[in-house]
Amino acid sequence: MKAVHFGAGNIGRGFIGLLLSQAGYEVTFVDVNEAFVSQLQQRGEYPVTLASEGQETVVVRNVTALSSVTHGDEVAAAIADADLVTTAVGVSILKHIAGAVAEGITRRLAGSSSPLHVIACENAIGGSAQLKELVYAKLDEETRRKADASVAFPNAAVDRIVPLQQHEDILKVVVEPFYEWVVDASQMIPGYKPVNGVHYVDNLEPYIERKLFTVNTGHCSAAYLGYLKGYETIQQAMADDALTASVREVLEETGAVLVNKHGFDKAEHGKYIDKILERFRNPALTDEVSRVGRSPIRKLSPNDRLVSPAVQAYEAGLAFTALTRSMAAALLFDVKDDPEAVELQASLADIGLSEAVAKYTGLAADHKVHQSVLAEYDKLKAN
Ligand SMILES: NC(=O)c1ccc[n+]([C@@H]2O[C@H](COP(=O)([O-])OP(=O)(O)OC[C@H]3O[C@@H](n4cnc5c(N)ncnc54)[C@H](O)[C@@H]3O)[C@@H](O)[C@H]2O)c1
Ligand SMILES: O=P(O)(O)OC[C@@H](O)[C@@H](O)[C@H](O)[C@H](O)CO
Repeated sequence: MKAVHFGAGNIGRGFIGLLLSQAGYEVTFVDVNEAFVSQLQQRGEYPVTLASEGQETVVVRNVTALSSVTHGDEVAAAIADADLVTTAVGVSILKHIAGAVAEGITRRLAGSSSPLHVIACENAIGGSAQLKELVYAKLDEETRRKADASVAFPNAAVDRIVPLQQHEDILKVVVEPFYEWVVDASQMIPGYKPVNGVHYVDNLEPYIERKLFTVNTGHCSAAYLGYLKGYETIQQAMADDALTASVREVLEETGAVLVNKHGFDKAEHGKYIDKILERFRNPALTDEVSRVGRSPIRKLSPNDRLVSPAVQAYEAGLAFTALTRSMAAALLFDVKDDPEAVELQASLADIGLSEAVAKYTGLAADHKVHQSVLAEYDKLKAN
C-alpha cells in the first residue's frame, strides 16, 4: 500500500507518517524543505520519541520523500500510483498544493479507476472539503466527473501535540504519547480498507468540534494569555494557577456548547477537559507559546476555535465572556516573526479595534460577541 503525504513537518513525521508506516504503507513525503527531503531520501527512516517517562523511541521505516518544488513530475506519478494522499501543511497552504494533487489525480484517472482517498489532516473544520474545492477548480469537467466516481476527500480530525523540534538529527521528532485520528466514514469510498489506528465515524462533526473547541481553543487561550504574562512556553503558562483557571473557564464555555449541541455526557466531557489540561502540562514537552498562538488571523476567523464556539454559545443563550477574553488576548499577540500577528497589529493601528474585529471575525459592530471582545480588550489593556 502506498501513501503520499504532503508536509514532512512536526505532525507529518510525528504522527501521520508514523501511523501510516506502522499500518503497512510505503510513505512518500512531499515537502518544500529540501533538507527534510534529502535526509528522508538518503536514510529512508527517522526516529520518533515519545514524551513520556520511558522516552521510548520508534524508528519509522519505509519512507522516502520528494520535493514539491523540483520533483513535480515524480509527485504526480506517485499520486497516480497511491492508495492514499494525506496532508499536514497548514490549512492556508492547501491552495499551494492543490495543483500538484490535481495533476496527480489527472494522471491517475487517465489510466486507472482504483479508489483514492485524499485526507487533509489540518486543524480546521472541513479541511478535506476545502482541499477538494481547490483541487476540483484545477480539473477539467471530464476529469471531475471521473474523480467523482473514484476519488474521495473525507474530512478528518487529528490530535497529537507535536511541538517545534530542535535536535541535532533534523528528522527526529518528540511527540506526546496521546493520539487520535478520526475520519468521516460516510465520505469514504464503499468497500474501503480501514487504516490501522484510524477511527472511522459516521458523523464527524461532534468529533472535530470537540477536538478543535477543546484542545485547540484551550491551547490558544493558554498561549495568548500566557504571552501577555510573559511566559515563553505552554508548560510555564500552565504552571500559573490563575492562568489555568482562565483556560478552564474557556473550556467550560465551549463544553456547555458541545454538551448542548451534541448531547455529550456532561461528566464525561468534564473528564475530557481534565485530560486535555493535563496534556498541556506534560513536563516532558517544551511547547512554545509562539507556536501554539501562531497565525492569530486564522485562529480568529469565523469558523475557527474562538469565534465559532463563542457565536454558538451566544445563539444558545450560554456564556461566552471567557472566549471573548481569549479573542481579545489574540488581538494583543504581538509576535514579530509571525506574519499574521504583524498583519493584525498593522490593521489594528490602521483601522482601529472595532473595524479590525469585524474584518477578521466576521462579526458586525452591533453583534454582542463583537462588543464583548472590545470590553475584554479594554480590560486586558488596563492590566
Ligand atoms: N503540531 C501539532 O501539534 C499539530 C497537531 C494536529 C494538527 N496539526 C496541524 O497540522 C498541520 C501542520 O502542522 P505542523 O505543526 O506539522 O507544522 P510544520 O510547520 O511543522 O509542518 C508543515 C510542513 O509543511 C511543509 N510545507 C509548507 N508548504 C508546503 C508545500 N507547498 N508543499 C509541501 N510541503 C509544504 C513545511 O515545509 C513543513 O515541513 C497544521 O494544519 C496544524 O494545524 C498540528
Ligand atoms: O496547529 P495550529 O496552529 O492550528 O494550533 C496550534 C496547536 O494548538 C496545535 O498544533 C495542537 O498542538 C494540536 O492541534 C494538538 O492536536
